[in-house]
Amino acid sequence: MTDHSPSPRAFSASVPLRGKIAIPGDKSISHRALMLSALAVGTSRVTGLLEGHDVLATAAAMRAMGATIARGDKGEWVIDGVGVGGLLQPREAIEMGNSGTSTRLLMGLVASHPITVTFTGDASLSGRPMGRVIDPLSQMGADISASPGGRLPLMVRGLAPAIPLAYRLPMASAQVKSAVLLAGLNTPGITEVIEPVPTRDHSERMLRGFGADLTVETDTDGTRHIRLRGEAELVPQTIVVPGDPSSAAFFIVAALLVPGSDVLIANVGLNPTRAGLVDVLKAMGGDIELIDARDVGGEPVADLRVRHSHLKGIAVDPAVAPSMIDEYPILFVAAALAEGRTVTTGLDELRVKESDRLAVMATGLAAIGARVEESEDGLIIDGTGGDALAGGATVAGHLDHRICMSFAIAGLVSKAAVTIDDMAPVATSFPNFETLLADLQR
Ligand SMILES: O=C(O)C1=C[C@@H](OP(=O)(O)O)[C@@H](O)[C@H](O)C1
Ligand SMILES: C=C(OP(=O)(O)O)C(=O)O
Repeated sequence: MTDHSPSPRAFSASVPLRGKIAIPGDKSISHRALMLSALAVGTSRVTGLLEGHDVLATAAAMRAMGATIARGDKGEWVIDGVGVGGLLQPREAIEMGNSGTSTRLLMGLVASHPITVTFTGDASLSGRPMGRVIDPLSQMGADISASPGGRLPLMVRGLAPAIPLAYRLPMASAQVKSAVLLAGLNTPGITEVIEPVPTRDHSERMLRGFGADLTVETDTDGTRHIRLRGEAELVPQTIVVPGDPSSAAFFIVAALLVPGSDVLIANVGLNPTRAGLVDVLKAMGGDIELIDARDVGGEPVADLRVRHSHLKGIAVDPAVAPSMIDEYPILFVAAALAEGRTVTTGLDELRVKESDRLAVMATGLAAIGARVEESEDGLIIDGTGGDALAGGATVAGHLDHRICMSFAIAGLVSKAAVTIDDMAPVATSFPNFETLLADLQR
């Protein structure tokens, strides 16, 4: 979020949530659809694109580097690509707003093109570590000068041809994996990412869909070797973007927590590398039914029927973390109303998102009466067993959409209203969040 006047909002005890809603497009897939379409030779078409600020920042960046991107009246996006190797020198710095995915993936693209790009961002993004992509991209030959601590603003001077790399991911990050693979598109030879812990695989799926020569080999211990042959030629595609499970998460938990609720959430992406929350909530006793499981644009999708449930606390296996990494803030809200103790571990990555999501959730939950303890890499929460939280506090959203939406849902199950100091960040990933909530309260 760039400079804006804050939009505080209060959320209070809700009537039962009922009815059917459709979730907007997946943010991760939307970013990749725009980037790969902009690199194909010819015209691609994308429907269901998430029209949130983060994705619009990606669209603006690809335009600044030469792609033609237009939205048709029926919500179909039409993209004329420049071809791999064809990105143009943008005239000015590229403003990435709040979006870590845009920044890190685009740094990868620029790294192997003969252009120099300065990336800027809002206060939240400017505090996030970029060293994790600077390291491999520098090894491929890009010259990157960053602000202290490897932060934005930073400048990437690409090298073409770049040097192919075999890179073992030091942390479970789909953004780092994707940055290296995208740099590999315009790099002659094989670029390899070695992934000890699987993360979301939308880049791999979509690169293959666009005709790239990409293979995945899995060792007996589960380590994945992703190999991409450059220089790639991408063929334009027609893409249907499924609904975002990370957005659906807020309404799944809301329906489980608000007594009397019975909600149908249509078109939810359930790629196994993203579906961890549904499994964890089911293990806690959540009544979540998958209806009409199908395939949309190469991604598994289903409608979810979710009914109010008595949740029980559990110890969440840290191995599932990458498959629900953005869903922990709302899981913590579910845990605050479950019966007994929920223990989460292995969540160091949550400290480097739009905010330090462990610290911010612990502080906010305590302020509205939850019993929560912060450890180095997780939260320990003793739930109410279904009773409403006290509420009655103002919580800081810290320019973090997921924090804002999590506390909005907490407000629905609190005795006194929960006020979020600024809901504006929600527009980065879920512009119609409040409209859909109102639809379910009618
Ligand atoms: O690749 C992606 O689209 C994303 C990867 C994840 O980040 P990390 O790679 O930092 O884990 C996730 O938190 C983010 O919302 C989107
Ligand atoms: C971490 C997130 O996004 P990004 O890294 O793209 O800012 C998120 O959406 O929760």
